[in-house]
Amino acid sequence: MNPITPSRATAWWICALVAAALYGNYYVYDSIGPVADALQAQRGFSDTQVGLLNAVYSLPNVVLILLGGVLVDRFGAAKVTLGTAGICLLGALLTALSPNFEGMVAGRLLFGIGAETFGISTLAVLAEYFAGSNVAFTMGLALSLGRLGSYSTDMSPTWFPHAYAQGWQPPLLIAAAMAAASFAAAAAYWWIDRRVSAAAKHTAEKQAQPFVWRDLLHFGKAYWYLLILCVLWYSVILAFRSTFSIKYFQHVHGLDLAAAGEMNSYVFLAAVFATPAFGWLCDRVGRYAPFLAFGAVLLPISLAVMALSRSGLWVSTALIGVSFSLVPAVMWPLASKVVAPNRFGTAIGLMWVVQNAGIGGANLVAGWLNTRAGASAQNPAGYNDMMWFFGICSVIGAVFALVLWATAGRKDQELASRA
Ligand SMILES: C[C@H](NC(=O)[C@@H](N)CCCCN)C(=O)O
Repeated sequence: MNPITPSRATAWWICALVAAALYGNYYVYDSIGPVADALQAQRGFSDTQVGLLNAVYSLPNVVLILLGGVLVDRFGAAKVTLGTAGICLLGALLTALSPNFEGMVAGRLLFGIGAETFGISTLAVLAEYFAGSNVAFTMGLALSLGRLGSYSTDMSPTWFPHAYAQGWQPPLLIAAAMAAASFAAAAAYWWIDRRVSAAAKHTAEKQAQPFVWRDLLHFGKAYWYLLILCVLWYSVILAFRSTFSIKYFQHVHGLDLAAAGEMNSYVFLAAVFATPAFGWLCDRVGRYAPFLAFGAVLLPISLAVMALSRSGLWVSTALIGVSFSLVPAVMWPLASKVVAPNRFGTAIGLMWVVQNAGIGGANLVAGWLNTRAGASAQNPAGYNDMMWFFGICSVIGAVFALVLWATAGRKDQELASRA
């Protein structure tokens, strides 16, 4: 990844195309949840089988995503974005058209292999085109379209009732159509990027970079603090919000399923608007680490409010909403500032290897703690151990965010890196 300087209009076109590609990609990522019930009723899938359709997304990436990051540095973001968008499309088609469970698993596996590397390459595109300014704003914008994709999947039963009335397959064909749109946006970006590279005679600079194994772990301290925060923060937020929060709201706070789901979805909806706004703010003031630390500290506070107060669900949801918008809006632009441009892909790949393992591990630990304590509507106190576990992880993550701020994110350091 090398910073490049096309016209502003071209750079904004690239940003729009990358954001559109992410919308389709995140739509497909979340597309199993709304058809889970239909898959069980119509195809006889068990809970474990449905769970596996999502688990196979993460499992290979505990190893493969590092290779993906290296590929981005070696071959450039444009080729990798196009190639992985193609793999995601094949995966989405295989999932929707497979006559049997094994075929669907293969489809989700293929999608997972493509999607995480696609995520890295889209961040690399924006770091490349907006290195001088607006990097946090454009990454925030692209992520906000991604969150809108996730929100759209949750709303798809309301938006496409006829498709859902016909069974499990039409909704997955809609997801495949989203993957096709994502591929088309990636292809348009690749085509523009080729013209930009040719015009700017950057071809030689963007040719394959040799990969040196011994450089793999050679990053500064700031990068490692960021990696630890990434693992702990995403493990808590994704394991809690995507797996256990709805059940927790029902059993501990007495909400019904619809109200619990709605409460959960506000966090994603808030992120659609707040993520680019926070990114814009960071770019304007030229400060990143203090915002990151603030967002990271809000997570344990919101968990404490949620666990300790029976009536504070709105307050804790709002605090998590701010954290969920602020931390990603700052983390990825900051990563692009603390590592060399030609090692950005490898750096994010390494972060996501540990992140994928952390998210998987946090899901297992939280599930085990709930089972061990017999957590249920009749025994809401059984969720206490899980909340302690998430609370401790989020406090450690916040401590590393504060250490990052204190050691590498002071005003003079950040303003110097801006110049
Ligand atoms: C940019 C960041 N993405 C990740 O951390 C991915 N490893 C996992 C994304 C899963 C949903 N597609 C984010 O989305 O904040």
